[in-house]
Amino acid sequence: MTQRAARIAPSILSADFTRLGEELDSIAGADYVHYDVMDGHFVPNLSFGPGILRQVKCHTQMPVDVHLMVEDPEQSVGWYLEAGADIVTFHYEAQRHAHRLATLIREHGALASVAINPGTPVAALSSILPYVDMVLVMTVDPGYGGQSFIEGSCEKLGELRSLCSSLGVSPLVEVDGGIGVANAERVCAAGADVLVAGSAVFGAPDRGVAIETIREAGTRGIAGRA
Ligand SMILES: O=C(CO)[C@@H](O)[C@H](O)COP(=O)(O)O
Ligand SMILES: [Co+2]
Repeated sequence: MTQRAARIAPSILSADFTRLGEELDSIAGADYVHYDVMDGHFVPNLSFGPGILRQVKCHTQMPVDVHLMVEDPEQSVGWYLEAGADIVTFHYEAQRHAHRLATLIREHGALASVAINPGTPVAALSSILPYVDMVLVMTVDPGYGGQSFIEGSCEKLGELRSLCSSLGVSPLVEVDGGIGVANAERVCAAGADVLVAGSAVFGAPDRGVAIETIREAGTRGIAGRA
């Protein structure tokens, strides 16, 4: 049987924006580019919008995973789909019509993904799980890069696995916040498939080595799943 490898999604929130092209080149060994959109309302910070996404898409062949940390994602999701998002993640806490939103994302040919904050129980996802391709479990409160991983997140990943198997669905599971080589193996053992890493990749002297080291640790976790 072929071993399933953990997938790595460096968050360019931690990149040097004055050299974004070179920064994207430095993560060419990753699986996705993670693009954090922050509106100053859903989270207390502002980042970038669809204009920069269009430029990122022109520069890289890597699929772009757009993480919408915005109020009322129904209003702005079209901008990111038009700009070429490959995966669109909306927050369960921010939307009003999850099924309609996930369907719209899929109709545009992108993968639909739903995120939950650390304070939101996994059970909240039960009715939307059959309509999404990925679930993002936040392992920090969203808003900033460089925060510490919230212990207890692994338990939540276990609950998500049980809920998915009881519903007969198998979305990809992504974790985001404080992820690095120190915890990649255990989050993957608990159920994560895709690891977002901002400071652990962009803060490393060699991004290629950092990506490979985190991937190897995550892949060991996937192999060791109960
Ligand atoms: O969505 C977010 C933060 O809200 C993340 O994607 C961070 O940008 C990840 O950064 P690190 O915690 O890995 O430094
Ligand atoms: Co993110």
